[in-house]
Amino acid sequence: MDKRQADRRQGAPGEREVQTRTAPAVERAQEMVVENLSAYYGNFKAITDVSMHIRPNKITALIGPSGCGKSTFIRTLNRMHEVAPGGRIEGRVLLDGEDIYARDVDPVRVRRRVGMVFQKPNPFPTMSIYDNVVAGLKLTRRRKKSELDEIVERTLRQAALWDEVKNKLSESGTSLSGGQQQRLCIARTLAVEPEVILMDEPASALDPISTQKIEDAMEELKERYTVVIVTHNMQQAARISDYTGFFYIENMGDPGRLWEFDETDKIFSNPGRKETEDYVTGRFG
Ligand SMILES: Nc1ncnc2c1ncn2[C@@H]1O[C@H](COP(=O)(O)OP(=O)(O)OP(=O)(O)O)[C@@H](O)[C@H]1O
Repeated sequence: MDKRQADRRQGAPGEREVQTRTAPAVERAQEMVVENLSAYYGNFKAITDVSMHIRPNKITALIGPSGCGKSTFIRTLNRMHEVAPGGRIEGRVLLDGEDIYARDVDPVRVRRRVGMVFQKPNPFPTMSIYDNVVAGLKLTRRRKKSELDEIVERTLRQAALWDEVKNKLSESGTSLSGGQQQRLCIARTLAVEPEVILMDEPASALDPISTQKIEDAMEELKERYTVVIVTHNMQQAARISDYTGFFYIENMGDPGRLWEFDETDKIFSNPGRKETEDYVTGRFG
């Protein structure tokens, strides 16, 4: 751990204590295992035969040229893919050993366990910052105000937004900057206590300072969650992720494949396949 990470982990004086006090008692991160997954839109096969082991408490980055199926793949991990017209899969996706596509599994429950943050921040426009964070919780059971207050503070801290909004929690979520809105959406995702967090290009619409804050938040998140991120930003993948999957289409018209999957250091310093090397060194894509 370098000094920057150590400082960040330790937090400001007093802050560490609050984080620990308000943290949920259980460790929630779970592994996901993907076996021979193919995904379709109607008759069109977008990805084929993807197998991947997504480790708990790690950040897994998905990279590759446009159209090779990264977004399609990440959406299969919480059954969002089937919401698209004609969206269906073959293969298996296991969350903590349980097939999320088994017939008796409720997709709504899967999406609570595997939360998703989208490319474009999408806070609920008529709601305050506070209500945005707890929006998903209200659907489950009634909670005391003190309990909600604690969840709001904890998740906003984990999303690296608390200090910027703690004095204006009743203001509209849309009054925030784009980068703050994205961190608000991360807090909203965390509030329902998922086990895995999926992020589809969460920083692509943001300026470098906001991007840095999202990356800082992600470092914190992997302490508690399993994180999967799609990114076009090679430096970002190299900086923040532990494992990297490179998706690629060999011939036009073919479905996308997981071309190479390995520890991020290996993918960026000594990849096993030429196409991976060409991509990470910026020779194409
Ligand atoms: N809703 C949809 N209906 C039909 N085809 C789709 C749909 N969404 C994506 N596709 C197709 O599936 C393939 C994979 O698209 P996908 O968005 O997963 O790729 P990607 O790697 O995430 O691309 P990008 O980096 O540009 O976001 C593409 O050929 C795309 O046109």
